[in-house]
Amino acid sequence: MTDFIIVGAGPAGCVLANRLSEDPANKVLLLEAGGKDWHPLIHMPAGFAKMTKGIASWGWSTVPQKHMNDRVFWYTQAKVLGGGSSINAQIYTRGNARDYDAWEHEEGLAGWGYRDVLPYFKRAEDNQRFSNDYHGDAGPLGVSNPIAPLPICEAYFRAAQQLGIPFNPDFNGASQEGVGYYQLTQKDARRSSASVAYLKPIRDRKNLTVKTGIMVTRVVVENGRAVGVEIVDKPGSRPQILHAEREIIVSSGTIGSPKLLMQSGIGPADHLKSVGIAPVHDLPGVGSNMQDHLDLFVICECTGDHTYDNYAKLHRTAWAGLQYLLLKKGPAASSLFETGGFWYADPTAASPDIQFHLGLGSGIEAGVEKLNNPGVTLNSAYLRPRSRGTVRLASADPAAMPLIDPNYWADPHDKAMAIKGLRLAREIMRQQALKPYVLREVLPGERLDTDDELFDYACRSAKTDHHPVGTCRMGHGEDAVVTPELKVRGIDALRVCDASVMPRVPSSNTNAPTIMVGEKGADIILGREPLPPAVFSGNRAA
Ligand SMILES: Cc1cc2nc3c(=O)[nH]c(=O)nc-3n(C[C@H](O)[C@H](O)[C@H](O)COP(=O)(O)OP(=O)(O)OC[C@H]3O[C@@H](n4cnc5c(N)ncnc54)[C@H](O)[C@@H]3O)c2cc1C
Repeated sequence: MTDFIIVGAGPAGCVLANRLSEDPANKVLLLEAGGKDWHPLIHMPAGFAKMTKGIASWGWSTVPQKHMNDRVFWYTQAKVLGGGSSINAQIYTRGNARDYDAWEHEEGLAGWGYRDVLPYFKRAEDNQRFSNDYHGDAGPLGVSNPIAPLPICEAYFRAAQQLGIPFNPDFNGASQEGVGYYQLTQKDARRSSASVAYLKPIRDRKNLTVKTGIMVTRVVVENGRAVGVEIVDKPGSRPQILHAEREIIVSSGTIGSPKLLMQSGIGPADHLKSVGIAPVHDLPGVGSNMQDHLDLFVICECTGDHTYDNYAKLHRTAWAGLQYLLLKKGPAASSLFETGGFWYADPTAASPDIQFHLGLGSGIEAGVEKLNNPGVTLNSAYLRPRSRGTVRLASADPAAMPLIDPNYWADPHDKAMAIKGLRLAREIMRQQALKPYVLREVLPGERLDTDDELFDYACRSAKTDHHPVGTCRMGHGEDAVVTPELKVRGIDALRVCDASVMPRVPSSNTNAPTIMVGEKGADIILGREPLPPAVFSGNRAA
């Protein structure tokens, strides 16, 4: 009999599958709706450029965004072994220490403060450069510096410094602010997804079964206890029930987890009835509190061949492929967004509230107008949005696309800060240090300058940064979905463990924070003592 069923093999699901099956006495079943991560573009860093266009994803989009001229946003979410960690841009950031201290002190989540979670970030990490108070080098997850940066990246650093933004060699160290190279979830020039890092090395464990192509359609609850899951292995085939002796753990992501709970009758009762689902447990917070980062961008035409755009030409693609296969170097070893930084839209903010991603091409993700020369992109995202959105069901049919509403810019503060961030990105690109590389601004374009013009531009072109969190919020009170121990409130033997439990989005990308949640969640589920809180060398008694 299976002890634990984990639904969803994203970063959190993979970590849990590994950690829970470390003890051979625990029988673990990991179920993933998507396929295996066989596609070569998943493993080659530059393959990311193709990922947001549909490989290994659900093909979802948002509902019209009513505070952004009713625009419908394409909303890539992974459907593959490794989840988002198999298709993301591989940027390894954790956010600011203050983010987790706010979880602890403002959300009341004892045990989730920075000093409590740092040991779990370190336990996950196999850092190829750092081994210190902030970084581990003995974990499963490969974390490395970029292999193929270009001279324009260094010019970007100097440009930022000309504006007073310092260089920072490690955004995950003592200080987050400044510009620099990101570290990446890569090892030996290959993506270190959660599947590669956490599942591949243990594929011979007899007590772990990993099944792909299995869509879980419902958690089965009997007398207030989760006893199993209903699955469909082929569209149209008859559902089967799989039972678990100890627990069901939902790790289906910020969209997938509330969707599955609601399909199971766990969620806001009125909404469930409105789509024809009989409520099993009225839990109003399920699917609420959705937060996401929104990217606005500046695209410039370069003075010459300074980025990777020309590698879209067939003969250069072939050469890049060869270089990668033979030498593990060159453009194909670049994840294209390897440079960036953190700074302030609100100069009085306690920690950076804007994140930059420098893209070594024009419209790597979106497909922008053809330029004569290669282009370069600087994204900026406001990091602590006040707007809150929802995930709801469109119908009782598990195959139906959910209603995803990030509700971008419902709070005008987010819009004001985002436009300030866009102006800052634009300023960086205009600095002297970038003049040898940058010919002209293409987007938004010099002629657009008022806040209204930039708002219209943003409504036309902004995109998700792919960082949704919060829809199964961990916390206290009526609206919380899970307790600080990740237990679904009101149902026994059921937990949620993934990005959806984060009460507030960290001020960064969200893969490393999700892996941390998986690592800490595993100890909680197994009833182990938490790792001792971090003590920094400087604070240690002599
Ligand atoms: C295109 C893209 C780029 C990104 N770039 C970065 C980046 O560079 N750096 C970074 O830190 N973060 C990045 N992120 C965000 C990061 O990858 C996510 O925060 C992270 O993957 C969230 O992990 P998760 O475990 O919560 O869920 P997910 O990664 O969404 O995984 C959930 C898994 O559950 C499966 N599932 C869902 N429902 C069911 C069901 N009913 N039955 C069975 N299986 C189910 C899904 O198929 C999926 O594989 C990016 C995300 C995307 C999509």
